[in-house]
Amino acid sequence: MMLVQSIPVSRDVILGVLLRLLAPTVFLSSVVLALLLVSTLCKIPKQGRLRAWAYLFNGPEIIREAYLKSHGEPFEIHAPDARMVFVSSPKHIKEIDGTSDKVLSLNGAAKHMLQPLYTMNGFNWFDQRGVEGVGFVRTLRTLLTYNLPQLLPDLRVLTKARWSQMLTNSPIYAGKIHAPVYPMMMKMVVLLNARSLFGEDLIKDEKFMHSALSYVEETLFNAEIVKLLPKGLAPLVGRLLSRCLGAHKTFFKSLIPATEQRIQEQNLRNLGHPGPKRVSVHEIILNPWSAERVIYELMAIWFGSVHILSTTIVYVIHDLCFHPEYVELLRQELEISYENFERTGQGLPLLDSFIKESARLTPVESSKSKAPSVSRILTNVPFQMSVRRCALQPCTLYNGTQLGVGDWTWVPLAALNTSDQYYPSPHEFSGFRFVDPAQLPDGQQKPSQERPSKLTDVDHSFLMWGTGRMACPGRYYASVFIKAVVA
Ligand code: HEM
Repeated sequence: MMLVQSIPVSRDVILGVLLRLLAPTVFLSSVVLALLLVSTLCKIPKQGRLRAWAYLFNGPEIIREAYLKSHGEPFEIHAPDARMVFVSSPKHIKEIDGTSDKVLSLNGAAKHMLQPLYTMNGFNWFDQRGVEGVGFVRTLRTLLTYNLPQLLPDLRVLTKARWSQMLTNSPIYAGKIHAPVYPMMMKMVVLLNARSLFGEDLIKDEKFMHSALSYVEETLFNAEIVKLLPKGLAPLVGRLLSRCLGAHKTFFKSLIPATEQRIQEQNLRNLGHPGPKRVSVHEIILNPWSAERVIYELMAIWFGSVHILSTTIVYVIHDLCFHPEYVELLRQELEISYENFERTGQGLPLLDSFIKESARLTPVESSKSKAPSVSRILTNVPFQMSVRRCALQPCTLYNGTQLGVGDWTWVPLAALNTSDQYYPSPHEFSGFRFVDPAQLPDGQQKPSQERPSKLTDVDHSFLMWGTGRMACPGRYYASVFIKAVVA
């Protein structure tokens, strides 16, 4: 039985703490607002400036309204720092997917969001995809998916141990454990994702694990500031921030010995000498790069996966709390089928559908993320959308909409996910909406969707994973990962 200790705290102490927390937040918000103002003056035409600032405070609603008025045609919205063209019809989404990466680039968009030159130990990746190969796509989509059954037992053991440790350390009020779900889930995802990406030896290294989490937080912070700066100022501030926020350097350096060791082991194996058998992305991504290149790739995958996985899982847990009527049915499915899921990496159709419904109604790309990022909170820029591409060259969509260099294309994810064109009763949470009727438990209503579908399916009505050629190659891993943690 845990006891709750009450510590007497004076008003001055509380005020002091509040001030210490408020001061940097107010300072940071002012800096970001000032940068946004400069950015608006430089980039947005005079007549659109007021509306661009309205977007700061009411972005999701502005996108939804414009989507409803658009009748499937592309529409544009100005944010304070960018012009965005939204496409929503299958025909236009296909057009974006089919446009050359030299013109509309996902890499260019990711580079803008991450600012790797200042956040990834000086890595200056190419705007255009595939210049140095797309080996990581095969690594994640095929090899990692194939190896999932070997990872899953470890993920189960680690989840159970870390979860009970975190609950034991949480306070109890009125007989109930009070546990802050987001920070707990972040810690959990960092541990499990590090196990999958870097292997079982590195997760025991505390310094490494600490830098792995700090790297994600500091990158968000640094990149958000740098990307708002005028071109002339960005390198100066970027380098300064890069020096002050040094987790990326520690993270990079800690990965060097382990990567070199793995490359050596692989060379020996190629010569016919048996070596230790490990399973992680770190092993399977080695070919054909140098140690340095492998680490950059791992850093990008790590950054791209930690936050999105933890946020998605937190929303699933919220939905389990909001809709407790599903808990017993999901528990029954887990009791009967978890072993098979762990052996094959497949199955659990009820949980699959529940997660998909949760992601449909609270898509991460459209949610008010709790990540420490001031301009995210201020601008909503990465919210409400998917399939982001940055125009590297001017281009004209086939309906005549023009894009200039630096403009963005997006898909209005949240608006599509709640469109009655694709979803009957679109705003209603229906946990088993996507289940094949043959797999529904007795007494359950027939699902409202006409066709059953899986969480990992990519479709123009469900763009959680993006679209076409560049649809998320980590989605099979992500889906299994989320199921393992929620289970
Ligand atoms: C809930 C979790 C996740 C979501 C919602 C998600 C979503 C996305 C989206 C929307 C894209 C862009 C596709 C496009 O624009 O057409 C993408 C790309 C990508 N994702 Fe994920 N992702 C998730 C988890 C992961 C994980 C766990 C990994 C790796 C382990 C990963 C690796 C990647 C990579 C490497 C790309 C770039 C693909 C390319 O350049 O071809 N993602 N993801």
